[in-house]
Amino acid sequence: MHVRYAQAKKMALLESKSRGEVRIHENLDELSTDLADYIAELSEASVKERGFFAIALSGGSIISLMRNLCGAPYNKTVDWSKWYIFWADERVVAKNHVDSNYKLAKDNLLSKLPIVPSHVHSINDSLTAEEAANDYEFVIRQLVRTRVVNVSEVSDCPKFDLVLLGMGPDGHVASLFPNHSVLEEKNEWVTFITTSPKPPPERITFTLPVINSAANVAVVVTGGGKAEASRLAIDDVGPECPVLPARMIEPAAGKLVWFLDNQAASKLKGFSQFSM
Ligand SMILES: O=C(O)[C@H](O)[C@@H](O)[C@H](O)[C@H](O)COP(=O)(O)O
Repeated sequence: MHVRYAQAKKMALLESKSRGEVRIHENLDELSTDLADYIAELSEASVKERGFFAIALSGGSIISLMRNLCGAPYNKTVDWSKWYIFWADERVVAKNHVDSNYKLAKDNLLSKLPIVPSHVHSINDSLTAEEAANDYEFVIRQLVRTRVVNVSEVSDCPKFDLVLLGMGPDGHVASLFPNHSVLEEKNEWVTFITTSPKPPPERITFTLPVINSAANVAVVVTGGGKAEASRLAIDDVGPECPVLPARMIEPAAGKLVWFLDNQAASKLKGFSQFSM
């Protein structure tokens, strides 16, 4: 892996041909600053190119790490009216339930941004997991038809401008868990599971083909508890590497960027080459 430093942003960059760009930050504040910059830049480019910015969120700490978007300069410089919000995965619970990814994003992020309410595409919480997955796919299909969501040139899939993912210590991303049959789903855009190893058990999730058709995928990973999973997901670990969902993220025609803090990056091969 090639290592270089971006002093202005107080981070180190590792670049790997197959695993994308790895941005390592001194602390969570630096990571949040860089993440907001990155999202705002993608939003600007996407609105300029297509007139829309279709972004898929996840649950977990990623929402609070996006907090800088709520303040200056982004509150003035980002064209929020062109944002369309989706979820890469969602727990099948009521929207006002404490476990809802929608509620997490709404309370901590979306309610503080001037996003058009009809542009926020949360799942229908009155349906079963299977119905909710089908319904969500239908909604996305309508928006692909009108090109609010772009279409992939390399697959029969939507091409989200940005899919934002967290990663669990087991290497799961969205609701794609290790050793789960959900990883085999190749036909659906959105699928469901009722046996999530992490509660709650019922979830809907983008499938791997959809995530890998995105124009940009960012995986945000923090904390020492994820150092080993980060190593397995990013480093060249050879044939003995266990099947890790995060390692299966390989955008076919898009760009993959990892946002790590020092602790999550501590076991990466390139990490020892610099100290921040
Ligand atoms: O649905 C879920 O259970 C969570 O959304 C989960 O997938 C989360 O994104 C990762 O576990 C990373 O979470 P943290 O960044 O909070 O560790």
